[in-house]
Amino acid sequence: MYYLRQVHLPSGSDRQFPFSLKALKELGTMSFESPITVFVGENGSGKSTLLKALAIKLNLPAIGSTDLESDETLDGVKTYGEQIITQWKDRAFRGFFFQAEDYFGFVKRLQNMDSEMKGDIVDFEKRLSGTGLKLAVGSILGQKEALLRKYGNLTEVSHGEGFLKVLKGRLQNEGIYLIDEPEAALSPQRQLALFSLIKNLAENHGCQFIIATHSPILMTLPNATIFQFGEKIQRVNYEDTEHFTTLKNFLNNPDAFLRHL
Ligand SMILES: Nc1ncnc2c1ncn2[C@@H]1O[C@H](COP(=O)(O)OP(=O)(O)OP(=O)(O)O)[C@@H](O)[C@H]1O
Repeated sequence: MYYLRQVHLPSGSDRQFPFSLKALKELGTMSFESPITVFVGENGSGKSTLLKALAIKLNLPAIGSTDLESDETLDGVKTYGEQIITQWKDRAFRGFFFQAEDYFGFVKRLQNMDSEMKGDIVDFEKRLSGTGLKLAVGSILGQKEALLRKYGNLTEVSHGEGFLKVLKGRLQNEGIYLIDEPEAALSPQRQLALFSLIKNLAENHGCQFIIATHSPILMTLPNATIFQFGEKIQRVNYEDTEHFTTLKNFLNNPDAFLRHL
């Protein structure tokens, strides 16, 4: 089961961002024919731009310290996103947009929540006593424990370890998830762990994923529809992506590449 079936994308003057990007100039319709869609392509080809525009259109919350709506750097993308027309099979009511770099914003957000909760306890201790104090403090400690159970202590783990914990903590059944370059934080082993998490949620728990990635591992997610961004956006098999062929040729014969550098 997957939800977003098609998007009709706006067109406009190529002097204006994001229509100035070749891939997004006149895209027309993009169909999502499987629960996993992967965007691949060269740096600057427009993958993140389209992912953010979709997140804006779908009204998905961003994991991180800034919401997409209040991010002033996204004004051009917002206008574009708002003009997208969506076609759903069933409307998903949960989901998020997550970029690898937003992880630190998310940790900061948790730290701020923790400080606020500590402040609340100090405040309760000044104002309350007896059963009232016990109940109020108990409720705050319950919230702190729930966060700790869900994410662990993210200040004591590496970027990659924490990133995977946050994803595991936030992904739920029957959601739509837009994720930008998750591999940025992850070793090949952890990319495989993420691969297995996404595969399970897509195959067995009704989730839909749209992922922008440079990771040949994530491109091989089973039955993923891969769109390669370039002069235009084309559907490709993972064996035909530039990432896969370049990495494969390089690993087969590094010396041949290094001679030309
Ligand atoms: N607000 C903006 N105004 C004008 N140009 C922008 C704006 N935001 C991004 N761009 C340009 O749009 C192009 C596409 O950026 P985008 O982040 O979508 O690329 P990408 O395919 O995700 O690249 P990467 O793989 O490096 O993340 C870049 O050249 C970037 O400089």
